[in-house]
Amino acid sequence: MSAETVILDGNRVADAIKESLLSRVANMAEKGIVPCLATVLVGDDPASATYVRMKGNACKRLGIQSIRVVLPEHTTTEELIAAINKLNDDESVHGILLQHPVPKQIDERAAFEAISIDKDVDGVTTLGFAQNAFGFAEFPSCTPAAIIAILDYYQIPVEGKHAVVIGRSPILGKPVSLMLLNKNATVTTCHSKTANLADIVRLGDIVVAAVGKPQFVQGDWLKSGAIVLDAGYNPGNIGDVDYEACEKVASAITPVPAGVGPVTIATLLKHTVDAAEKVARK
Ligand SMILES: Nc1nc2c(c(=O)[nH]1)N[C@@H](CN(C=O)c1ccc(C(=O)N[C@@H](CCC(=O)O)C(=O)O)cc1)CN2
Repeated sequence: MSAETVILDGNRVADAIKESLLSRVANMAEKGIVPCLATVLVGDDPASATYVRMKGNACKRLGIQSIRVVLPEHTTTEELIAAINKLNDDESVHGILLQHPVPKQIDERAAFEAISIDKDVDGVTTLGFAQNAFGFAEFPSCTPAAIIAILDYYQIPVEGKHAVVIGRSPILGKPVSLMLLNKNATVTTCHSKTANLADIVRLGDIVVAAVGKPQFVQGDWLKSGAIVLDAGYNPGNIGDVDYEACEKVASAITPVPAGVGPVTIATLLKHTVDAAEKVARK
């Protein structure tokens, strides 16, 4: 590790976010309101089951209620939408999270669209995405918002910087590209058809890896001193970045685990509390 490389500690950022929620949850409890997150898990993917369990446990530690809806692998789109509609109609539920990915037979987009905008704490609906694009989303997607929270926490300047985002998924690469653009970065979004990927990544002052391929980003793809944010969550807790090689070149880098992941969960809790407070104000 070069002496100057800052390890961007996601647990520290997550703890700060969760700490800020304690008094807000307590204030609502005095009024008899308990923020409530409903997670919906479809199928048998063990990693997804782990992430949903982690979200439920994080809620519990903060005094947020969580409802876990688990549907079988063979669930149809219609059955999933019916389950989501039930949660939309349940006044005790403030936020709904449909765990991605869902089994192949399901139209994931249609299921995401079924989530009521007031409860879309994961920023997955078209309206939520569009609000994020214009820079006024109440609930931007949690992993992109976590990446921005890490940059903010460590006071890393974004304005005027060249941010290279590798990946264009609807809940990660695209929204984080827009969020960086809204912070006045010059943004290049790369994807599977991008030519000369390494040359483009080398232009990045900030590099966001959101590609879903373990240890994909190589150290010699980076400009010296680049800020590297690894949003990968591959099996075995392996990120999208070759960490050992990249930390030698980067000026700051998120590890996996303990980087973007814990901040994603803290952000989800924050959005759930925001949604509950909004209902309480009505
Ligand atoms: N609807 C959504 N689905 C998915 C999202 C999402 O934001 N919304 N993101 C990913 C996975 N994910 C949350 O669901 C997620 C992955 C990893 C972590 C995390 O904290 N990982 C830990 C290590 C895990 C462990 O100890 O086993 C870490 O990085 O320190 C949080 C959230 C896919 N689906």
